[in-house]
Amino acid sequence: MTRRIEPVTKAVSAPSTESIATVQAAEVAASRTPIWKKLLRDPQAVITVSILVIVFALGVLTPLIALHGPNESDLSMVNAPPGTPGYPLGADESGRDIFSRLLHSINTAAIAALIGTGVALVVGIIAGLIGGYFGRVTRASTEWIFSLIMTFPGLLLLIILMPVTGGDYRATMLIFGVLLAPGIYRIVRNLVLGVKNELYVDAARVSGVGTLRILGRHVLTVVRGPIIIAAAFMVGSTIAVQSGLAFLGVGSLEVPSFGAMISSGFRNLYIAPTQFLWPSLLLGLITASLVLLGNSLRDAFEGSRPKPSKVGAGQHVAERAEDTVLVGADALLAVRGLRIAYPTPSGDLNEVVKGVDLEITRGEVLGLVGESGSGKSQTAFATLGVLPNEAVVTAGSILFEGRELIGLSDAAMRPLRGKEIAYIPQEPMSNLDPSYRVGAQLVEGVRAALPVSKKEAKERVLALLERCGINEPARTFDSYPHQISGGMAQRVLIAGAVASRPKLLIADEPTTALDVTVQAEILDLLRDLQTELGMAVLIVTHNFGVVADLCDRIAVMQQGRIVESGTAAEIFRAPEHEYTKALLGAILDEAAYRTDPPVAPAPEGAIA
Ligand SMILES: Nc1ncnc2c1ncn2[C@@H]1O[C@H](COP(=O)(O)OP(=O)(O)OP(=O)(O)O)[C@@H](O)[C@H]1O
Repeated sequence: MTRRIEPVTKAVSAPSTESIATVQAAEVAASRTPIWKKLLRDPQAVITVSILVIVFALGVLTPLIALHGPNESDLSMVNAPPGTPGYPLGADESGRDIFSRLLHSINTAAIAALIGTGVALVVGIIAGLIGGYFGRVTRASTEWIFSLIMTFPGLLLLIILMPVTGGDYRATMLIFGVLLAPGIYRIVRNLVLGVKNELYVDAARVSGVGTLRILGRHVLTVVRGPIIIAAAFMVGSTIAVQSGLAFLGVGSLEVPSFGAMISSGFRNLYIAPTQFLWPSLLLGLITASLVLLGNSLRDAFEGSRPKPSKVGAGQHVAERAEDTVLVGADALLAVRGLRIAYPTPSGDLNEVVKGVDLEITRGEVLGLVGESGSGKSQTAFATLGVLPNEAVVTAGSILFEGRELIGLSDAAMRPLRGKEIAYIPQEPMSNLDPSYRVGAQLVEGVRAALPVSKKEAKERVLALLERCGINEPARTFDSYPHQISGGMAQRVLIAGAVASRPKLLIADEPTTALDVTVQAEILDLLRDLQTELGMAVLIVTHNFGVVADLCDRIAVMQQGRIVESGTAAEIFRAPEHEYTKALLGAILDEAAYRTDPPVAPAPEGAIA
């Protein structure tokens, strides 16, 4: 196996997680395109925004442009045709200037939209945040109130309430806003429920951040996109409803609006058809622009996300590296050009594994070393076919005994997983079901992998537990997970993993959760089992100490890439990549210890 060193892309003076996190954050930030830039690139968004800006600007400029008042009537101009001097679009049945009334109708529509959508947003967002974030009683109460509101027959209610509103369209739109609020409430509540148990929200909570700040900063940012999209559609429907009510005659006849104009034009359809045309065209233009803008906003916020896929989920892979790269004849596992990405809230893909190449021959122990977040576990999970649903394998190939794992269905992957490829997790305790005895879980695993009877499986498990250093196998077999220590739990899982004599064992940080003495015993056990069974092992770790006397070869991973690989001796003796040197430099020097005398505790009340 030849040694490979990637060019040094970044000088690392010390393996600080902070510096790496900063670089990753910068990468994520770079991959996020601001929403306004995405909208600028979308012709549909540009055209619809331009139309809406022009139309509503005309509304604002009405006092300067309009030649007549909206209700100013001149009986000599009744049904005047378009082009009549002073009446560019003609006059209606009462001799009122249609152009001027159209301009004023734009303002009526804008005010109706502001009130209706504003009320819906304020009520819906506040109630959604409260209902989603706080306890069950609060949620049940808000749920009940909004379900009740949804049972009201909207339009009918607005007509019935006309005596209450006095026909003022602003009061009507206020009520309509409340009727629209459940839609916003449900969006916000569902998003808040999804986000409130995220670890970063917990972290903010335990670090003493107030509820209002958490809601404003962590939660509201998540719901922002869907709310903006919903608001665009809501503005359109508010304008349409206000016009509809005016068409039906609900509201003051004094107020110029598209609905009232369409109604008047409708009555005059056979005498002067253009009277009907102008308000219908403008109303259609505004509502269609709002709907199309809503669609563009949805695309910009949610992006056209590629379908999440993973090994064992039949995903499409853009490049097939095995077509171009030859795999060693004795390679048990060959990972080629593997790329894994996750969708970001802005809809882009954030690549976390960026073209990884790995090869493990039969019986070989490979250490995959790198700092937290470098993509080690993602590479291991892809091999096991257990990437999270949202993960996207954008390119690459994973060949196991020459068989492509990428694209395999879950059913096709199952016989390999646990039998040919076994796994030892980082946290043994969380991988054992607390409701079942240890023995029952191991027997189930053995019988899933091998065609043996329950009795044979139990005998095999007991022998394996003993082989894995458990003193009283029968007692451990009958124990529940909480009755055994972390070290024993890891031995139990190792016993389960090797029960089927796998060809490849993937151990993801197998000793991280254990104390130092137990760590050493577990590593000894892994080494012995590897020699005995002749299986290949992929050890994923951030600790060079772990791989020191266990691995034949080492691959060093940084920010999603393998930056250096070679035999263990080569890497330890002469690391060439800056990052490898930095990681090696971080191993605790056992010869170094503090020699300065302990400092006496400061007297009480003294300020340090
Ligand atoms: N479900 C997920 N959604 C988005 N990003 C994820 C997800 N899971 C992992 N990542 C990202 O993938 C990157 C690589 O994660 P991975 O778990 O492979 O790191 P690692 O090197 O194994 O580190 P650790 O030892 O801390 O797990 C990280 O930046 C992580 O934030």
